[in-house]
Amino acid sequence: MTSSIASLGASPCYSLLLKQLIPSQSCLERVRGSHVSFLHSVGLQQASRFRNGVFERLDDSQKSVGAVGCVSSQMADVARSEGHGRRVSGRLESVVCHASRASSAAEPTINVEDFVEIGTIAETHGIYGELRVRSLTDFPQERFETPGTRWIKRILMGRPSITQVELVEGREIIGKQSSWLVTLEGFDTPEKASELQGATMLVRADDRPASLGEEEDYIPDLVGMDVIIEETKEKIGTIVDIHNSGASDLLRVQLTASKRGKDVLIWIPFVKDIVPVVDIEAKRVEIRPPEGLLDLNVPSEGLTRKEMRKEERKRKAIFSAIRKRLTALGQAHVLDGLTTGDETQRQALMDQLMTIDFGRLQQALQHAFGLLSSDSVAGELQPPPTIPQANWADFESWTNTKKYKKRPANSDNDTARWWFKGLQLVADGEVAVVVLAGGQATRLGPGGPPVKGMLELNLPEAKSLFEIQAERLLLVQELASQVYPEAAPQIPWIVLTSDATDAPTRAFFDEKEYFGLDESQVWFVKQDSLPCVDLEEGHNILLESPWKLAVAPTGNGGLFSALHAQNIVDRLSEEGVRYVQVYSVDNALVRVGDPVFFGYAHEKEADVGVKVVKRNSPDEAVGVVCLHKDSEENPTHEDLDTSSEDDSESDDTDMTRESSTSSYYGVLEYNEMTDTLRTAKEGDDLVYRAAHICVNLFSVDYLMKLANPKLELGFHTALKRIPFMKEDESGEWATHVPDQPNGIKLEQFIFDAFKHCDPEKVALLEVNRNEEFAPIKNASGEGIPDTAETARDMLLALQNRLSSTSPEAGQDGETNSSLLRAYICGI
Ligand SMILES: CC(=O)N[C@H]1[C@@H](OP(=O)(O)O)O[C@H](CO)[C@@H](O)[C@@H]1O
Repeated sequence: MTSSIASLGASPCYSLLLKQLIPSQSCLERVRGSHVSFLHSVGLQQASRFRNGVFERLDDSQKSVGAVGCVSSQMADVARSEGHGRRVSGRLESVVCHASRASSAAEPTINVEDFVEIGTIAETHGIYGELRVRSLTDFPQERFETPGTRWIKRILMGRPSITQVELVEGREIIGKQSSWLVTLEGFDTPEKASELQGATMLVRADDRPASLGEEEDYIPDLVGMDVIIEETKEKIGTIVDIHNSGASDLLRVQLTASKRGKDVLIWIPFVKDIVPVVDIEAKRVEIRPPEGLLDLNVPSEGLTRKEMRKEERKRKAIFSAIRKRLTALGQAHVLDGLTTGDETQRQALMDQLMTIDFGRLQQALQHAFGLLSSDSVAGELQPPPTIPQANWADFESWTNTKKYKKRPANSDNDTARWWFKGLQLVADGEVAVVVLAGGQATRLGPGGPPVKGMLELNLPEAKSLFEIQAERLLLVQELASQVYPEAAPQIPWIVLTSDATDAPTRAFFDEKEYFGLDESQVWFVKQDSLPCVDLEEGHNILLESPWKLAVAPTGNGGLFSALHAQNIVDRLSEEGVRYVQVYSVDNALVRVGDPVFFGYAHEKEADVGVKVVKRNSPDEAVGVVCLHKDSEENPTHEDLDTSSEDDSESDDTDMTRESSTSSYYGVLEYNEMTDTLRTAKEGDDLVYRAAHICVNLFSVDYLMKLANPKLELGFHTALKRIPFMKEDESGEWATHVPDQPNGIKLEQFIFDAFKHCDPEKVALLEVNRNEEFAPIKNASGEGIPDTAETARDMLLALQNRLSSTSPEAGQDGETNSSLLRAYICGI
């Protein structure tokens, strides 16, 4: 049968419906001509259905229903003539339910529920006030030709009104769609009759034809009935409505929630073959559904068919825009994979293409190459003025909390004062922490974990970086609640992930049960990725495979757009957070949630905090913090301050700015520093010696300001070795594993955000590198710096140094010294 249907030219989605609805080949033969024309006429644009007396345009999901209705209606006629059909007498005489009561001052109160609709009045006909009526009843002769009382429902002055009329006579007009011409008493001119155009004709519900046949059921009886599978006697749903499209009926059935997990409505043709039993007494129908019928209109993976089609259309539109864009950008080669491979592979490529912002890629490339060509580091640069130092040496005395807690602001020990102020901020829930963990850890080489934070350090008790950091967070929370016993702070820990690290990171946290933290305090935020490009002119996007673009996270500066895009800054602000510490996951000694840092920044009323250590050699792979004097066009903190000014004043402001320079803090990244700057010395010391250790702080107010699109960070180029695949001349795809940098990752750098802050509001803090900076950048090896081994050694060395001082036992009202020591050691 399927092939006969296909030969009728119906689309596959209609074929299934037809197959289910047409009970026999002979029926099929008889409906062939008409259903094809219907299906064509439904097309994709102009489907309509007749319901409640009006033609409604069908949306996509309803078209299949329209087809069911139509085909079903023709099939039902045929089936009936063959003895297969069911009839629902009065099924269209649906109870008036648009208004619960209708009354007017002149009329007695009438209960609309006492009526059923029998037709709609379309227009006047001829000069004697005849009215054309479209039937909504199975008894048109009786209703429109037999003289007697009828009722008219209209909306008068915005309210439903029901009036009694007398039918004088009526006759059927045979046409494409039958209708009746009726004459009503008192409406004998076209003008008078036209008052009734659009009205509904009613009869009293109790005026039910006595002639209901054995096979005929009444709509109010059907609605609410249980729908049972004949074979299994399983209840699958309830009839909620009956739909008619002329001469046949469809039961609208709501499937039981437990069966489908959701409110799902399906259509069941009301024909004897499919609904063999109608038991009015027991309020149930039994059905024999053809295979697949119950799955029609059932959402798949949470989407209804309509939603799925809508999604599909949207995808197509987006995809065609992507294709145009890629062609315009000279990157159409990334679409080559669509002509090869299997459906899943091609789909994967389409899915990926839809997630990439190619406009942003273009901007990033322009910015990055603009930056390279402008001698960005040649402007006026200065090392920062004297930087305060954190001194934890006398931390043992901090355990005497009474001394500091009362008047911490008066303490002349700076670090202790900052510590206590910071603890107070922690206790008051005013701080949060971000770990930058979106990097791909490529420098660690193969064989490492997929995510740097999962890297285990070979300590007496093996611990991953994430675990060490989580423990510090727990410790600082505990220390805060010891000093402020009424507080039980939970510092939000925001884990910045990327496409490359998100899934393994989440799985790791799950597996480790969040290291004892409360799950709700860990917020995963995924940053964007951008495609990697080659070094040739034109910068072609590199392909990891024909169906996958090589992409890389947008660098640690991607934090800001990710935080804003995911409303994290608003959330922090709503929760009362004022300061956020941001650090790179690869530092084994990082003091997570460091109260000293928070207290210091708070005291300085800073918007940006930057921890630095002394750079130990010209070759150390660290960025250096500098003060820039800049007159370039990029907006700085001064633009920020003026951006809110009135337009009328902006011209003057711009003129003033033209001749002025502004200073701001920035970091000269190690791979962008000239040799002269890198090696410049002042006596024995390096001139640029404030090494950026990627432990920074931002006020939430400042993060809010960074949401200004004018302040979006620019992009830098990171040259990398990126394995790729390429189609050779013979059309074969070959893998290339370069031994030299062959590609560019486009990255934003977190410290570029310092630029928009008034230098007065930037708080630099020098810390001891042996205590706070043990970066893990490289795979371990003889004489290789910054490895898991060197970091482990630093942790153990710190622990040894501290264990030479004996811990004090905690006393009432004092901080437990072992906790403080553990926090400082990190293990
Ligand atoms: C963009 C950025 O933040 N780069 C940081 C960051 O560089 P890496 O490329 O991740 O090693 O960590 C360094 C310290 O470990 C820091 O000195 C440098 O400035």
